[in-house]
Amino acid sequence: MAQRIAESELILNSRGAVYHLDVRPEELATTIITVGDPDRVPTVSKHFDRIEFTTQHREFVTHTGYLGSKRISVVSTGIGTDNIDIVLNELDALVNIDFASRTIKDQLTRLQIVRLGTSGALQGDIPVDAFVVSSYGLGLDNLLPYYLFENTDAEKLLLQSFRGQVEVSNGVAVPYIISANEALAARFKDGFHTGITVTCPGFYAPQGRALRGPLSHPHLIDQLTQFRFEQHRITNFEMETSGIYGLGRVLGHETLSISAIVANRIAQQFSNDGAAAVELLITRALEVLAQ
Ligand SMILES: O=P(O)(O)O[C@H]1O[C@H](CO)[C@@H](O)[C@H]1O
Ligand SMILES: O=c1cc[nH]c(=O)[nH]1
Repeated sequence: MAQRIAESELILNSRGAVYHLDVRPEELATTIITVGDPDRVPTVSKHFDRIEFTTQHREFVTHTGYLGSKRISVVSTGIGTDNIDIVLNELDALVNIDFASRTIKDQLTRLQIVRLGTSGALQGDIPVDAFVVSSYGLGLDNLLPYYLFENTDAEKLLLQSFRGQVEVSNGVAVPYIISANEALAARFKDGFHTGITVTCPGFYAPQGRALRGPLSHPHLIDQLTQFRFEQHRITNFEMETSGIYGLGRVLGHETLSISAIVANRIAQQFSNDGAAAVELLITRALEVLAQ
């Protein structure tokens, strides 16, 4: 008999919704857009032809609706891969665990999860307001090492090369790498840069920003910018992609992360209108996803 998942492990609230997201299975679409900023959820769903469900619990806002005949949910994750751990596990539970019997379903559902976020560019030729599709998520954040997962041979070679070229002290991070879903990435080519995205466990020192706190890794940005392996280079960094790709691998979902570049760390520029860049990214991404 299938193993029952205890009340302490899969937590459901009084309306039978999953603990943090406050969403019930029938309220979620299988195509999901994740955004970091809760205020970005209506910026996406305003393009829907019909919105059938909205909710908010903490930083997790969910809107589900239709774009033409395509049912889409947009979910805010907040910042960081600790939140991605919550969101990806709860999205997966919503489709792959039977809430009544608290058992894993025999037939698993593969979600399509696309992050539309913001990011800092690490190459001089990727200007602010450009869009980057993450070919790989390279995690310096330590979420995925808590899970059992398998790397492809290509990922192992990339990671080995990264370890040789970028110094991350022992005890600071255990770098890991997971690729995007290739079929999903192939749909976003025209007008999009592509490259490895590094996911950091913070916005300041973990992304080489020194305001008042001194940096333990002052060469991080240079080393990330200069990294090369075969045709690969690191294009940008942000705070969620590796967790999304990693848990997508662990749980069997198709994942893709696309960023609007709001900062260029080489040119030391910040976008004059990041909101407009994000708005344009949303419009372009919805055009593709609606097809
Ligand atoms: O704009 P979002 O999607 O939140 O993404 C980026 O912006 C936040 C930092 O400002 C981090 O979450 C980072 O990943
Ligand atoms: O530089 C940036 C810009 C957006 N988000 C990040 O995480 N870093």
